[in-house]
Amino acid sequence: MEHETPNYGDYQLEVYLRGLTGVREDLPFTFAELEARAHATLPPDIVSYVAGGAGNEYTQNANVTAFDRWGVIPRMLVGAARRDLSINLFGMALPTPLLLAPIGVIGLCAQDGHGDLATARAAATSGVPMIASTLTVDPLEEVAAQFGETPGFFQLYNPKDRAVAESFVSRAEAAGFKGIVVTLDTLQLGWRPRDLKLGNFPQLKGHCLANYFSDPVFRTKLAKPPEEDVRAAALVWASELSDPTLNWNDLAWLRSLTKLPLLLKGICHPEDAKRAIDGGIDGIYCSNHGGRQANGGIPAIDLLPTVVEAAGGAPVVFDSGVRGGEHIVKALALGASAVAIGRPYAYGLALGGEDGIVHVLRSLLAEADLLMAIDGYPTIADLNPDALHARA
Ligand SMILES: Cc1cc2nc3c(=O)[nH]c(=O)nc-3n(C[C@H](O)[C@H](O)[C@H](O)COP(=O)(O)O)c2cc1C
Ligand SMILES: CCCCCCC(=O)C(=O)O
Repeated sequence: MEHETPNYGDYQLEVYLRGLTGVREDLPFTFAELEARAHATLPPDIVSYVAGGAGNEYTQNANVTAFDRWGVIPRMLVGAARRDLSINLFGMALPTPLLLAPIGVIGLCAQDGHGDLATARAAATSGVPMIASTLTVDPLEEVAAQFGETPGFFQLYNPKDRAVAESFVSRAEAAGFKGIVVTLDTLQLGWRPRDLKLGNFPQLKGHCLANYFSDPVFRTKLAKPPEEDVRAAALVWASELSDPTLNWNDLAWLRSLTKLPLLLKGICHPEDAKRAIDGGIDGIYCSNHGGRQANGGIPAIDLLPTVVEAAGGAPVVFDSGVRGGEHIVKALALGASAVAIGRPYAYGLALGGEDGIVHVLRSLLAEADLLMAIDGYPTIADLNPDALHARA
């Protein structure tokens, strides 16, 4: 069988031979080191914003440790010398099962403040699609212009004014985004003690909301343009960003926003997944927002299998707690069609800009690929719940 994708595990040899291959020596190989070094590099308010979760961060931490309940069962002599990590998502051939989760104002993790553009360039280099947040620092058109051949997705926070939502989606379509993700778990901001302690939420300063402020329909709501009164514009943004009354009766309207593949993010209950698919939504994004929104919840990975079953074959993207290659393999085995990476790439950006993100992605893919090689699961189709052993 011809395999078109490379063995991502080959990054291991490139790293060992870094004197010859030019791989950067200053970038870490574990999430623990990545996080510690990024926290030492970033300003305290950005650390608090990126690292923080809701409440005492029980759910945020459990998202990660819940993966330990599962072990990949090794199979021998199955012929796993070559692996194929490619997937097809909504008719798009992608070289890997990874996506870059939407991270609002991730631009601020880059030294020049334009980390959205660096992320989009990393997406182009690695073939891993970026899901650009509504809250990119740079206008979505400038972000999309960096994607090259890699498709991009646009994530919508549904504003109170439907005309603003329609404006964002039509701008995203015109800019060439290939799918729309509507986030449902953030109709209101969660209780985030780290940010509360610092009295800090970066968006409220307004200087990082250029995408929002570039929207022609949003601008009609402002007494003065943001260039003249950024603080007042940020307060209008805060009161308009999200419509907390959004409900299932609005599903038909959400569907009418676009003919592009449409996903709902934040779905963790099988009945919600079924209702969405029955209502014409194309895909489910199973996530608890990395534990940033509701504390005390169940780890997202524990809810993935029933969501996949209820989705009835529609694609299910998963995120929350993915920190290593083993987590990617386990999420795929539990039925995810694609796995999105959140905080790890924000930290890669902080440490190494575009190179840092590419390094994080290549490391995660190498670890996943080598696990599939060593444990005898050469393709994603080979990964299913039978590949996993659940500890009691
Ligand atoms: C700093 C930060 C900002 C985020 N901003 C958004 C956003 O704008 N839109 C969105 O849908 N999700 C947002 N998320 C949630 C991520 O898309 C994703 O669900 C989460 O990061 C996954 O958890 P993990 O980072 O612990 O793996 C954000 C997450 C972080 C860490
Ligand atoms: C009212 C919603 C603000 C969300 C800001 C970005 C985000 O999603 C986050 O987790 O932070």
